[in-house]
Amino acid sequence: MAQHYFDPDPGAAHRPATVDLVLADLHLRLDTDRGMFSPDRVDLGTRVLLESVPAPPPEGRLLDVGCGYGPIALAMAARAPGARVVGVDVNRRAVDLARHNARRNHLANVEFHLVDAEGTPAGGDAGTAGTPAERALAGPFDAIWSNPPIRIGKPALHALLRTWLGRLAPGGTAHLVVQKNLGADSLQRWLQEEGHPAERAASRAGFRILRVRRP
Ligand SMILES: C[S@@+](CC[C@H](N)C(=O)[O-])C[C@H]1O[C@@H](n2cnc3c(N)ncnc32)[C@H](O)[C@@H]1O
Repeated sequence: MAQHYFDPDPGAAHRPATVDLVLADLHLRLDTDRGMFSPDRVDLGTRVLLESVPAPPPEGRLLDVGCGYGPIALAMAARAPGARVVGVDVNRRAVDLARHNARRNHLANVEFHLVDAEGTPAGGDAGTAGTPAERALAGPFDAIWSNPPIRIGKPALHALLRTWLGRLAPGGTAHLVVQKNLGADSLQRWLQEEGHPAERAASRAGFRILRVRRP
């Protein structure tokens, strides 16, 4: 059966690697593995996002949807040491590595959670009401940064965005990076139709950065 980077339990044989995320203001070393998104280098779209977004609210509650091995959430945590950052993903191997990468880079203001497609805790936290994981995931979030999983298909992507954009705090802002030829403009139109005011904040190297503000 074909393996996808968004499988909950990737069966791919392990191939540990280390990648560097080097930006003007930070340098993180990140361990990766097969069975997750972009394990051989930090994805170009992720770089474009991190080079384009304004600084996160310094003491905010921040979210990375589809965190993979953690580059976006960890960059948020490094840029806003007073903030509390949450990263979520459906891929167990990726979430385990994101937790490891937080320790590796001495970032204590970030936590990673395995979730299901409905945005509720999965794995060890599943089905337990009122857990710290449930509280962490409930938001509301002052900022969301995401390189969302376009390849899961439109219905699943729309459900994911409805769930997590619904947890944006009043006045909060989301920045999403989407490849132009993977439907960035039609996603922007869909967001507007859904009542999420979305604008193009940047466009570079074939990627759009969509900004959604919650009034
Ligand atoms: C394009 S990748 C980005 C990964 C990482 N943020 C990065 O920049 O390298 C999208 C991620 O979304 C995850 N994903 C897929 N469906 C999801 C869902 N319903 N909820 C949360 N994450 C999901 C995938 O497992 C994958 O790690």
